[in-house]
Order: sequence, then structure tokens, then C-alpha cells
Amino acid sequence: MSKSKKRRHEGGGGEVVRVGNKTISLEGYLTKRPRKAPPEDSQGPSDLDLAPEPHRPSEEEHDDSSHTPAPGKSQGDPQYLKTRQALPLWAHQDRIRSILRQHDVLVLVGETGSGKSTQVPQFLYQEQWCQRRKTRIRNAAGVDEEISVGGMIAITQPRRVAATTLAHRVAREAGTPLHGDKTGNGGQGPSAKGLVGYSVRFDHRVPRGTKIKFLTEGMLLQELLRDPHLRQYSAIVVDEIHERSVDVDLLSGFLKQITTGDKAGRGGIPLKVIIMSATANVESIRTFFSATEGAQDAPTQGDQQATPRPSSSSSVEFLQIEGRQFPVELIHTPKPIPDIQEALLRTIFEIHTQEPLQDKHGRKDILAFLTGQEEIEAARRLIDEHAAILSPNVPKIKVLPLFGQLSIEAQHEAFQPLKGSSFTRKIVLATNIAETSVTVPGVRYVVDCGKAKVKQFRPRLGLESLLASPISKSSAIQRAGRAGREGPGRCYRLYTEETYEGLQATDLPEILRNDVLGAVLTMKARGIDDVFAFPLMDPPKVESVENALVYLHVLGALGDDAAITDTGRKMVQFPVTAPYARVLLAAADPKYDCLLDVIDIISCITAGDDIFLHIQSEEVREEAEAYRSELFRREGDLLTYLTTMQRYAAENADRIKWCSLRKINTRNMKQALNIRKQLRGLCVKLGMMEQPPPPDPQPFSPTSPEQATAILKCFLTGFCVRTAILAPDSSYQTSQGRNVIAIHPSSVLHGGQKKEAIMFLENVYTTKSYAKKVSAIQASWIIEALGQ
Ligand SMILES: Nc1ncnc2c1ncn2[C@@H]1O[C@H](COP(=O)(O)OP(=O)(O)OP(=O)(O)O)[C@@H](O)[C@H]1O
Repeated sequence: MSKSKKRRHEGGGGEVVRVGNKTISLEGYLTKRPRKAPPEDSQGPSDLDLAPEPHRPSEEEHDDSSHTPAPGKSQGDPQYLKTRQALPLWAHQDRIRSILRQHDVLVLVGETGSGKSTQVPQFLYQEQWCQRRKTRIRNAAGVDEEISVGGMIAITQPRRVAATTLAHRVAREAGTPLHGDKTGNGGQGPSAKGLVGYSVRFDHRVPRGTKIKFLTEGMLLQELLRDPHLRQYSAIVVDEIHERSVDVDLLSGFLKQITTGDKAGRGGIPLKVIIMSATANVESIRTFFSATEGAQDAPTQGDQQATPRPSSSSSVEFLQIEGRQFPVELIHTPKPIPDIQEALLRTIFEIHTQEPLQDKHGRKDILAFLTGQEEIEAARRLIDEHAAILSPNVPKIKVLPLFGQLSIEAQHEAFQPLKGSSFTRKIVLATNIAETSVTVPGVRYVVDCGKAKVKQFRPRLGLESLLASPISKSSAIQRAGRAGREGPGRCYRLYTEETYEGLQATDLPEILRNDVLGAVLTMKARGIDDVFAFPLMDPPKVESVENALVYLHVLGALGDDAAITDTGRKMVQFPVTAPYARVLLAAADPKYDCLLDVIDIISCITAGDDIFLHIQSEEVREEAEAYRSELFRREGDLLTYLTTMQRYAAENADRIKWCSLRKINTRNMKQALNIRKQLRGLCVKLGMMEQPPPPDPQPFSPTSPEQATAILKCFLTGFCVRTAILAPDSSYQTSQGRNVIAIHPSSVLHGGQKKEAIMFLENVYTTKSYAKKVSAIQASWIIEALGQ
């Protein structure tokens, strides 16, 4: 059977790629063409998005003088002033302001907890250059037009949890707490004014008059598609650049283009860029942002003073600020640890039983870094078991998990101070999600296992692996930094000092180890024809880019000439990955006509970790499975998600009890409903649905086999390369690359009768290659999908 096949032919007709029965020329991708500037004032794709429209202040809000105190006058909420003044950055605010009056780009390095993320935007928002200004531009039709530029500062974060917790903190410090602030200080209504806001996927709070906006790197990239000159901003602060996600690398490229370009699109008003980190490779960043390559003024480590250094470009400046707020004592193990889990438990209980619960600085809670969700869940069970047999005079323990797949609400629980009894210690078990940017209130001890699970894409196999590997020195420093944010802290490293010294200085940038599908689509949507010529700090492997181009062509996002198609333009407007966006578009096609069903399924998948809780006890599992049997569908996980969402939405009595009986994650179901509402709204806005569907609860009616087939075929439009065929030896072999892949135990198809072919939405390599989110399909459907 003809599956997704890639063959390169050199010479003659140039390089071509065969995908199914299609031949794609790689010429357009590989030949460097003269770079066309994106059309002036092009809004990229249309102005629609799941995220709210870019905040465009009203004229009343423009008048900055009406609600912004004169420079230097506003110090925010007085109750936070003393704490803020104690931060190392505080003493350098004048210097930071002064540098940015003269330069457009500042690379700011300061130790973890020195106050970069919370203070820098507050130092700057009252600056003259930060006020919204009227200017003139020549629009695409060649006509002069008056526009307003600036007025807001964006601060990007690699993760949602950092963006939201920082926004809440800064809003409180500024004296305009965000609505719904759990400290009880908030209280303004939805139309209230405020200084600080945030925007993360599926959650946006940008009060009227916002001057400081925290957002994820991905959200700013989406805004860039609509507003290529970032006209609503006066400055962009790129925080924690050392994490080097694909998104931040892409963002840096776009920012470099704006800062080194002619600024005509901003009516001549410069955009200031502040790059921040505690552990970044400053020199490569500075070189990258300099208009002239090769800035050589390396920062001297160990300076006691903040020292601005001239760089080879007059507009890129560097400032290193020494000093941290509180010291963190580092404790390494004397020799290598054979059993990390045992050492982790021992260390946690030693701290818990020997160290006081609080001191004059406040609580003394524990934050432990583990590799992943499974390890966190296993450790949590063991800690709870041990805690149950502690003597009554030892404080109690409250364990809180913190990993990326948790719902945002569950993640925020780890950041809440413990309620009620003070005779309890909080123990947060986290992945590297808590490594940078965040302050977990109460934490004064960090236990670092020294490893993290790193996602690695293998372009040749088209598979992803997720393996635990040693962290970098930069990560180890960041992890330790979490202990010294509210008082002196201690970090227990479960590895030797020698091991630490042998760690890589920094992690490999994600762009060099991950799939670049989204990045390539974003570049194409932003008018970058020659993706190979786009400025990137580390260009990805040619093979990864080619794979992405081919996959995007298969998805219909790029035409044969490698230019973005209408389909591709529509796809970038969805806040989901390209294959899911493709499925959504197909679902609205009368051929499949299953948009509401597809939205239900995608909402369940993107709500967080699996909506079905993982059950340990045999007895509980049997009980839950009796209830779950009404949800399980023989077609596989996608139809099971659909049935679950539809039965949940039809439930009229007690949804919490409904979830509890079936051992379904209530929070994730609530989040799925929220995503469903937003996706439905977006589809109405995009004209894919005539009117919003009737409100819940609607009576449940089971999906017919014909409808199930339409849904699965619709998913194949996005995932035809993620399929596998049953081989004569009863193994499944991927249609791309012919690799053996097994159905993951979390799938409803695990252990069941073998199917002729399967489609999987995710795959992961742990002990072996596993397919997740699996559905039974027919082999002929794959050919059909590839033929389209
Ligand atoms: N949510 C919060 N709750 C309590 N204190 C906080 C919170 N956020 C910040 N702080 C306080 O403000 C200090 C400065 O935090 P900030 O995030 O600005 O530092 P940073 O230099 O950006 O650190 P990092 O590089 O680790 O992100 C922290 O050390 C902590 O004392």
C-alpha cells in the first residue's frame, strides 16, 4: 500500500518529495529567493482568533496623563514597597530607565529572584517613550494615515503558569489586583480598569487601561500575525530567554527584524526590546540582536556593580546586576545515588522531621523537582503513605503536584498559601514547569533529582521520544533559585558536586531537537517566503524544516509552490497545533459535516492530562469501569472522548458526582467545556458554523457508525501520517517509516482485538514506541486521505 513516502531525487528536475501519489518540488523551499518583505501593513491572516482582539485603548484610555501618574510618582501598593525595595534590581532602576532612553535593545542579566520579571515592567511603564503616541504611516494603498502606537509593555513567559502568577503578583504590587485574585484583594468587575493583565491560551484577562501585559511566547506570536509591527506595544520584555523554546527563538527573529528594520510600519516609533535571564548565554544573544554581527564585549563575571558595557551596535546594551535577595545553601550528595526515588523520600522526610515549619521570614515549605507526571504520582502516593504513620507531634503534610498537563486551576493550587491549620507543611512535587520565573509561596527548600524528561523529535522516524536525561547547569541554578525567594533557602541536589560540574552549561534549544511544524507555518503566515533565510539564533536541521514543509503541504497549508494557502491562513487562526486546525477545517466541510463532534473531541484532548483518571487499585478500577462502560467505544479513544463529553454535557443533576463515579477528572472536564465554548465561538466568528449550537444540557444521542466513520476520516485529514497497519506478525507498523509501535496502556484499544489499521494522534517513546489517543480505522482510508 502506498503510504506517506519521502524520496529525494537530485539533479534534473531538482529535489522532489513524494507523499503518497503526490510529488512535491523542494525547489521553492531550498532555493534561496530574494526575500520579499511582508506586505506593508499586512494583517497576515484575518483578524480573527480565539484570543481577544489586541487591546486597542479607547481615546479616553489614550490620554495616559489622565490615569498614569507622572514619571517616578507611582510606587504601587505601599504594603509591597518595602519588599520591592529590598530586591537587588530596585537600586538599579534609574540606570535601566536611562539605558532604555538611549538604546532600543537591552540584555539584562540578574540572578534568580533579583526582581527582573516583577520590577522591570513597573520601572518602565511611566517612561515618556512608553506612552501611546499618534503618528502617521503610509498604508498599503499608499495613503497617509494617522495611527496610534505604543502604550503597553508585553512580558513574555515560556509557560502559562508563570504568566498568570506573575500577572497576579505584579497587579497586587501595583495596587490594581486582578479580578478573581485569590488573595481576596481583587474585586473589580469585568469592565474595571487595571494596570496589569495577562493573556495565555484559553484564558485572557486584560482590564481596560492595561499597561503591563504578561503573556506566553505563543500568544505574542499569534498577535504578531495580526499586527506585524506590534503597534500596541512600546516595549517587549522577553523573559527567561535561556529556556530557548521554539516560540522564543521565532519571536526573537521577528523582534530582530522590527528593531533593525526601518520602523516605517510603526510610524518611526521604535519598539524597545528587553531580553532577560539569570543564566543565558549573553554573548550569543547580544550578537544576534546587534544589527552588526560580532559584538565581542563579553560580560566579566563577578562584577560587584551593575556595569553597562558598550556593544558594537549602538542600540544593543548589556547590563548585569549582581546579588540575590536571599542566599541559597547548596548541598550535594557525597557519592552518586543509586535509587533516586528512595533518596528523594529520605531527603523530604529528613527536612520535614528536622527543620522548623517556619522562621522569621515565613513558612518553610518544600519544592521537589522530579522528571514527569508518573514519577510525581508515584512519589505522592509514597509520601502520603509515610505521612500517615508519622507520630502526631510531627507536622502534617500536604502534597501538591505541579506539571504541565494539569489543568491551570490545579496548577494554581500549588501557589496558594496553605489554608487552615498551620501545623502542616506544603510539599510541591513539580516537573521543570516550576524551574524558572515562578515563586511558589512558602518554599524554602528545594530537592533536585537532577533529571528532566526531554522531548526529542526524530525527523527520520517521525516519532517523538520522551526520555529522562540529566539537566543542564543552567537548569540546576534555576531550580536552586526557587528556594531563596522569600528568605534564605537550601537546595538539596541528589547528585554529587562532580556530577554538577560535568553537566552541560545550557540545554539544547528546542528548535534543534523538536518538530518545527508550527514554527514553519507561523513564518509562512507572516510572509516569510524563504524560511531558511529567517534570522534564528540556531537554525534547525534542514531535514526538520523539509519534514515540516512536506507535512504542511500534505495538510494543504502550503501549495506546490510552498506559498501559504487559504487553508493555511485559516489554520493559523486556531490556538491548536496545525494538524488539529486542519481537522477543524475539514469538519466544517459538508463532506464530513461533524464540526460540533470534532470540537467536543479536541476540547477533551486539549483540556489537560487525560480526562480519565489513572486508577491504581484493582477494586476501584473495576467499580469505575462498570460506570465507564457506557462511555467506551469500540472505535477507540476519539469516539470515547466524544461520548464522554456529550454525556457529561447532557448531565443535568450533579456533574461532580457523575465524574467521581466514573473516575473522570472534574477540573479537566470543566476546562474542556470552556475550550469547547471558545472553539465554538471562534467557528461561528469564522463563518464555519451559522449560529451557536443550543445551550446545554441537550439530550444524549449516541453517535451512529456512519457518523463515527465521518469523524475518523475527518481526523485523518490532519493525522494521515500518524497511522499504522497490522503486520503479519501481529505488530503495528507505522505507515511512515515502518516502525513497530504498540498501543499505549492508557488507550481503550489496549489489549483488545487487533485492528486492520490504527490512527494515533500522539506517539511517545519511553521503554518502547507507544501510540496514544488511538482509533481503529481501515487501511483504505489512509490511501483515501493521502490522495486528497
Ligand atoms: N507570586 C509571588 N508570591 C510571593 N512573592 C513573589 C511572587 N512573585 C515574586 N515574588 C517575590 O519577588 C521576588 C522577585 O521575583 P521576580 O520573579 O521578579 O525575580 P526574577 O529576577 O525574575 O527571578 P527569576 O529569574 O527566577 O524569574 C521573588 O524573589 C519573591 O520574593
